[in-house]
Amino acid sequence: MYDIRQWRHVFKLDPNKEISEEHLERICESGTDAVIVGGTDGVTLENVLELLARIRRFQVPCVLEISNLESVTPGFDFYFIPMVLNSRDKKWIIDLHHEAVKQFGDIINWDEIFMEGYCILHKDCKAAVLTDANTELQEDDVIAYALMAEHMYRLPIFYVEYSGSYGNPQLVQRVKQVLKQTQLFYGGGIKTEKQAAEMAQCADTIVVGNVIYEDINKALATVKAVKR
Ligand SMILES: CC(C)=CCC/C(C)=C/CC/C(C)=C/CC/C(C)=C/CC/C(C)=C/CC/C(C)=C/CC/C(C)=C/COP(=O)(O)OP(=O)(O)O
Ligand SMILES: O=P(O)(O)OC[C@@H](O)CO
Ligand SMILES: [Mg+2]
Repeated sequence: MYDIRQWRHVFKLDPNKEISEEHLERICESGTDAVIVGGTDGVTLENVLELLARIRRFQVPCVLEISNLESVTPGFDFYFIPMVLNSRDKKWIIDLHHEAVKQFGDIINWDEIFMEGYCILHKDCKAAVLTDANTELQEDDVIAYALMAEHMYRLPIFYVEYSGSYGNPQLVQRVKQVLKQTQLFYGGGIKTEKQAAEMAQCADTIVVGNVIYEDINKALATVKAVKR
């Protein structure tokens, strides 16, 4: 399914983590809508290429979520480009993007690119620390970022990120209520069917990451919870 607006469930695979052939096959054949390759640290051209080649044995759509310039790799179906709206450092909002477009501008297929407006809310997650995100936000701050994403920047995706910790479904629901065009992704701490079903009721698309490496059966159960 190559229309990202239809995606309800995606897995995020970290190129910096080991996954066996058996587990990778189960993830790719799980019925999930897509696999995103992405992580905060240790992402290299080598480990991204290797994971892409392994995922390409299956039919699932495959996205690279770009976390650094060194690991931009051809051959993905789509490229998701994070901009961290609540970063205190404009490097993570515009500067790296400017540098990347200077470097790749003439070969970018713009139809394959989707900008993600991230709002990172778990203060201890790696992405929050790296980007110096201001995670001390009230509900109205998050809603304001969502409205900016949709109406000022016209971003295709607004991503509520709690990586490593399960977030607040009421907050995600409120964000959903204000978004009309921009697709709402939720990711962070989903480990059970119940959590997957709950967040899938609030967001357009849920992202399941770390539990893949902790308990493959629990990870796979999140697909069923959403697709039921
Ligand atoms: C040659 C070729 C194929 C060209 C293609 C053209 C193309 C796509 C060019 C790129 C254009 C472009 C504008 C690129 C942007 C470059 C860039 C570096 C942008 C900055 C991205 C950014 C803000 C990164 C910060 C970190 C972040 C938000 C990462 C997202 C992933 C994330 C939150 C992971 C969760 O963390 P995790 O690692 O899982 O944490 P734990 O280990 O704690 O779980
Ligand atoms: O790894 P978890 O906590 O499942 O979060 C998923 C994703 O939002 C990370 O960017
Ligand atoms: Mg992770």
